[in-house]
Amino acid sequence: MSTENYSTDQGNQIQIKRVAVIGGGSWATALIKILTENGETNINWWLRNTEDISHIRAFHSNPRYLSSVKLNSELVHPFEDIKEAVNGVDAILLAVPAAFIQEALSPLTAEDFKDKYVISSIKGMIPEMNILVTEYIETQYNVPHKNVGVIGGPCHAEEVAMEKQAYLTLSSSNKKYALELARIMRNRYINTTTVKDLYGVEYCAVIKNIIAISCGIAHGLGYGDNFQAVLVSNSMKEIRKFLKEVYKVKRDLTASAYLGDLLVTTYSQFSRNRTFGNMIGRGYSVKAAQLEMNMIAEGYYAVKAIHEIAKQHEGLEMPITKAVYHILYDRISPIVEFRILKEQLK
Ligand SMILES: NC(=O)C1=CN([C@@H]2O[C@H](COP(=O)(O)OP(=O)(O)OC[C@H]3O[C@@H](n4cnc5c(N)ncnc54)[C@H](OP(=O)(O)O)[C@@H]3O)[C@@H](O)[C@H]2O)C=CC1
Ligand SMILES: O=C(CO)COP(=O)(O)O
Repeated sequence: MSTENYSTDQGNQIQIKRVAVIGGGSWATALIKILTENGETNINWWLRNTEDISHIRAFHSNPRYLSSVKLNSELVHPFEDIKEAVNGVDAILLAVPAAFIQEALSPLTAEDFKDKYVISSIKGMIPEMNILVTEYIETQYNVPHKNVGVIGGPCHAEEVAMEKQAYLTLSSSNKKYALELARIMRNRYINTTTVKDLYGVEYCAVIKNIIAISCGIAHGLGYGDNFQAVLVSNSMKEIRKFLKEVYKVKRDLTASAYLGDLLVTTYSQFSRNRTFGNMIGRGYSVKAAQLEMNMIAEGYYAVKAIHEIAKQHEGLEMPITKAVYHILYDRISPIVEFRILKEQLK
């Protein structure tokens, strides 16, 4: 299987006109802004917080996440009931952190997903099961692989709110579906591209969050930019080894969906994973860092899953992932772990 981009000359018969967005956080809000810029895509928006729903109905903005974003009231319809929200839509877009997606979707059955497309914008793993979100959707809700897609690429919600130029990568094994997603998400400030490597894009997005935590820890411990550059270069090798072992297809890891996403998350002031790591490096406990952050750092959950998957593959060494795991789950001092890690970097 190769992962070169789909060409745009394919006849495009799939039409996504109504999307159910599941999740009420910053990425859900940013994606709704992107999807409604074309003035055509209708959104059924499910959020769990009923006070937020009332606020959105009255003031057309999300009170707790990206509150500066003005929502198009003609296209955006908030729902309290998730079953009603997915009723009659063409596609279901998932934007709840992976640790909570099973609970969020629990009222739904395979029937609710029948004949619908699914898009995951989640950059995390299903805890305990240690599987990707799209694998979970395929097996739990009988959604055919060809009906599943992911949104990848370096793109922080905060910069979408400011309409700063960004690039998204839409990935699906179904080229017509990927192209339709790319079409409905493209606008004045969002450029879109497509690749076939669905699971590869998803795995890479998961691992880069772990790397961003390691960069935050390094910064919190007082390491400088020279060290971080080496940490990030070494992390590319770690990602390459993991993907070669777990999901081997031809791919260009220097593309935006892989290297670009790694770079933005390890360097951006907006990265939740880096911010979380920085607090850990400065001596916060995991609980204290999570409480202080108003948002979720997916890498905290992902590191356990990736570390456990790596252990099942003989010879698959992932020193950065291992160090972050030891710090977050075994409570080994970051100073000690980084002393060991720095000897393993080249
Ligand atoms: N933010 C970004 O720039 C980007 C984020 N992503 C990915 O998008 C996904 C969502 O992240 P993001 O929106 O940023 O996260 P946030 O931390 O901004 O928001 C999390 C949202 O999930 C909701 N939530 C928490 N627990 C549950 C639950 N049990 N059931 C239903 N909803 C729940 C929260 O609700 P409440 O507020 O009521 O607690 C909140 O609305 C993550 O996988 C992230 O990696 C991907 C690319 C960019
Ligand atoms: O994936 C992201 C940007 O592409 C968001 O990363 P953070 O969750 O670390 O903010």
